[in-house]
Amino acid sequence: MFGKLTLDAIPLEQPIIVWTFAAVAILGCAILGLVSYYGKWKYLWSEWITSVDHKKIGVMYIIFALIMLLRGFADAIMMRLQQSLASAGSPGYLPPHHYDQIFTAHGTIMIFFMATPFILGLMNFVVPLQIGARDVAYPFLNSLSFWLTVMGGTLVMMSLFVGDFAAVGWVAYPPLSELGYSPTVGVDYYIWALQLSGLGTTISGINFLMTILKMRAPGMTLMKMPVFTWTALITNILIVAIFPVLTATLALLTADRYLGMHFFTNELGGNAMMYINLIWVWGHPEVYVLILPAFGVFSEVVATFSGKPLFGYKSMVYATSAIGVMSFFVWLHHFFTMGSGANVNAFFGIMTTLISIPTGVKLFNWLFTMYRGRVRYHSSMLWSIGFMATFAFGGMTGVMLAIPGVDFLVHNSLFLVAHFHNVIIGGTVFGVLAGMTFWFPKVFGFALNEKWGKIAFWFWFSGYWLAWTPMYVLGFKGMTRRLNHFNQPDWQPYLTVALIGACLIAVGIVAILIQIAVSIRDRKANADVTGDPWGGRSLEWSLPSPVPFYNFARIPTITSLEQHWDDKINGVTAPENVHYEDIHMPRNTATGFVISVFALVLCFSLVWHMWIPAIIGFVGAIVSFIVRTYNTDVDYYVPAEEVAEIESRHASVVAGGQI
Ligand code: HEA
Ligand code: HEM
Ligand SMILES: [Cu+2]
Repeated sequence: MFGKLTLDAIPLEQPIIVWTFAAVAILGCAILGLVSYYGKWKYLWSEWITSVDHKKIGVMYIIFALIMLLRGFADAIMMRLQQSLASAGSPGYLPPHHYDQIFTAHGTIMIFFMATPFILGLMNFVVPLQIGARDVAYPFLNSLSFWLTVMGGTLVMMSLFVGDFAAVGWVAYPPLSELGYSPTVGVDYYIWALQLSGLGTTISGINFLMTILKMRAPGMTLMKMPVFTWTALITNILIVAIFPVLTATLALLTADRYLGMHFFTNELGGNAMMYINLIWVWGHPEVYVLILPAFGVFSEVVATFSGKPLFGYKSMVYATSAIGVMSFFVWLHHFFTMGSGANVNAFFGIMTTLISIPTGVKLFNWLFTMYRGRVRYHSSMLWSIGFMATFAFGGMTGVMLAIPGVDFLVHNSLFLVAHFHNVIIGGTVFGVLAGMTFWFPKVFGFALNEKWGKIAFWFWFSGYWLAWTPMYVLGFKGMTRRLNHFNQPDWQPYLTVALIGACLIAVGIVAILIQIAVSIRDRKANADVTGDPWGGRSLEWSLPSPVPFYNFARIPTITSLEQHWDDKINGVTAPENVHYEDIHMPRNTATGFVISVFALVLCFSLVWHMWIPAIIGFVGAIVSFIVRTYNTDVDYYVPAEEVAEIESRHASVVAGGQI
């Protein structure tokens, strides 16, 4: 019944984990207690957990991503501390096996459970509003995607307290990830957590592809779509193309580990290089999944806060598409050193460097948008300008790595680690934080506190440079990645500076939490009454803040690229005595949540080889799905009178200038 699971799986001998468990348990009990005390269970269940509203799902994705950022960052600071202690013969405070799990968990969590969900959350909230839709194409699947992702994250969190996590790096190369070298359940946790979230992301990709292609308001041709939606479109094409590859690759690794197959071992005709090719066929485009929507956010923010239309809309669209296409032809730059030969390396090296052209086009477009604009230094604009400076640097170091000869010297060194943190923190993280600040009033009806926003930015920005510039130097000095301890005293000062930088980032993270708390406290003073607090240009700013649950009382007809802006300039106002019609809406359902819980049971059981619970989880998930297909009560109509009432209430609020 319990397979490999015994009481020994709980790492009681490791005080750090026991203390963490105690802290998580206390925090968990406190949250559960508070929800019960305020009698909010029903509200949570019916308004959030079972919700199929894309806006609420977007908010939940972002809350989940912020929580996982805390976990991922806790891992990061532990690594920074270890490396700054463990030199000149000192072993530091983390044993190697524990340290290996930490960098694997950090990379996995940050990519799969922080950055990707944050991006998906923003797309969820913004895309339907920008294209004039009432929801996504498949609202129920949207809820399923979200909960599958959460369950994947839950599985990683469970591995902290029951068993161990993978100690093989975030891309789990064989033969190290094969049973022979990783006999514990760590890699199995990794596999099943990624399968859950990968499935969620694939479904979400299909959903958004369909939404953008099929649900745009009348008149909104592809070339009239806002740039954020364009980046979302290309991103979702990438997702649909690559995530099945990840699923298949992990399935093959599973076959090796569970069924004794030899896909990736040297015995019986297997080949580890096949895994490495496959994982990067997924992995390289994945980094563009993380950056393209951030580019979309910057485009919206820079245009809005420069008070000008985006410079070079068309070139922005072509550049995004070009990056999307090119991202499929560069994966081999992750293993130039693994013997492909000079010609193959040259091809992939050249393809990689070519990506800097469309990226450069984008960067100059943002600069030209700001040029002679009336730039307002709102905190979302600070994140954007900080991004331009930081990302240009990180992109350039990427181009250095793209030259095979150079890569032979710095591959798998801290130079590489500095490159990708440079583009991921300076690009993706700054991007999602800019997006969160920008669209926050649209979500909640009040703006985020500016003072704390600016404090957060400056700590993140300076912390970033302090934490990662020394890494470039260390890379050149020959320090490799994933080192638990070392005997090279002259590396020590750099690592101390890096630790200070990470501490500044910690302050930046705390500042964001304070910013959210202060803004909630001052929500009346910061209320956004008009629905258009920044002088926005795209369709979502024509709606009230917070957006009514049906989004658009009447679906707009689009005649120009910046319809909302043009309407404002031309003095077009909402007609009086509009005729509303009943609105067709999807009904909330618990099925997405229930299926995901069964899927979690299934995957946890598979990790521990507990076959009976695994069968229960599997059958439960399938049966829930089948039951759902028999449910015909999946939608309802909002009566026209109710719509009229909600809209007139909003109109009087705008006229009165208060809530
Ligand atoms: C958000 C994520 C992200 C982004 C956007 C990028 C962008 C780029 N990356 Fe990076 N990369 C990663 C995340 C990312 N990368 C990760 C996670 C890894 C490591 C994984 C691991 O091993 O664990 C990695 C590893 C990695 C390698 C492998 C190195 C090795 O293993 O040894 C290489 C090699 O070519 C590379 C290159 C590039 C290039 C050329 C770009 C380009 O897209 C950058 C283009 C941008 C610019 C160049 C700046 C702006 C342009 C201008 C101002 C115009 C003028 C410039 C020129 C003409 C040069 N990256
Ligand atoms: C916020 C501050 C961050 C700090 C201080 C930090 C720190 C670190 C450190 C110390 C390592 C190990 C380096 C080594 O191999 O020696 C690492 C690895 C890594 N980080 Fe971060 N990180 C941060 C944010 C992020 C973010 C936001 C992401 C992605 C979205 C990310 C993704 C990764 C990945 C993929 C690895 C590689 C893991 C591996 O080697 O398998 N990090 N980070
Ligand atoms: Cu790459």
